[in-house]
Amino acid sequence: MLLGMMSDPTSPPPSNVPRGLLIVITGASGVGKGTLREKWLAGQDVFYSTSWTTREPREGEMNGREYVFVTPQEFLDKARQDGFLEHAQFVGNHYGTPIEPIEEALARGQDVVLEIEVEGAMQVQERLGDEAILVFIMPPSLTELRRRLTGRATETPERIEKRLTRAVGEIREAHKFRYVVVNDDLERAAQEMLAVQHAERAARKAPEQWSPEDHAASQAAQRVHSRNLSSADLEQVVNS
Ligand SMILES: Nc1ncnc2c1ncn2[C@@H]1O[C@H](COP(=O)(O)OP(=O)(O)OP(=O)(O)O)[C@@H](O)[C@H]1O
Ligand SMILES: Nc1nc2c(ncn2[C@@H]2O[C@H](COP(=O)(O)O)[C@@H](O)[C@H]2O)c(=O)[nH]1
Repeated sequence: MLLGMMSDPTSPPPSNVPRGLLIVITGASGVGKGTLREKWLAGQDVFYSTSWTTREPREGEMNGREYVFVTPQEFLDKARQDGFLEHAQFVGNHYGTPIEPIEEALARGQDVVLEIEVEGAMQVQERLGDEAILVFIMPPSLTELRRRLTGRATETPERIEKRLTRAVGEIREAHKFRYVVVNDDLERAAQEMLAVQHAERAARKAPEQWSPEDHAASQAAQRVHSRNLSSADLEQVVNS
């Protein structure tokens, strides 16, 4: 059970299905979290959490698909009712992860993926501890991050600057998350995400039951463990 408050005496007893993994990808706006997620999860039956937000829909975005678009009042009402696993403000808008669908998916054995900004990811980490697998997605440089945000052409120049200012602080927090994947080469980054997912599933088994693939994934995941990152590495990204 994710959270004690979700228990319901009328619900059926828990089955023997092993719980899904809860994987949270976080990182600066424009680093490519969404693009990477689509490549990494292609063909997988994973539950992707649709967030609530108070920001205006962009052209082509559909209510209930990219986000549930709500008014500030609706958002605050849900927050007051403890309806979010986490929620945060980001450059003038609220964003939050509804809790119920996540608990349901994990209980039926489905892996769950959240794609959220850094403050919310830290809330998930504090609330769930080791149950949450946190992956920070790192840009190759701040210059490349600016290029991606500008190239996506969804924000005004002023909003791009605000997102970049926030990105500097976010990148400096990268060492607090379990894994750090650099999204320079999309294909390689997607392979690293698959290795993390495979390794975390293997970690639930006794080592003597590991297959050669489990060992290989575990070694690949160790290479992107955050302990391999120095503060000099982080400064290099924000200054480049
Ligand atoms: N490895 C990559 N190399 C080059 N461009 C990339 C790479 N990954 C993503 N991009 C591009 O960067 C831009 C931003 O990507 P994306 O929208 O996926 O970022 P995001 O982190 O999900 O942003 P937000 O947090 O604002 O939702 C897109 O135009 C995308 O095509
Ligand atoms: N803390 C949360 N952050 C979220 C959530 N859903 C999305 N996000 C992140 O917000 C920023 C801005 O998103 P955009 O769609 O306006 O570009 C980005 O980093 C998203 O990943 C959430 O539920 N909680």
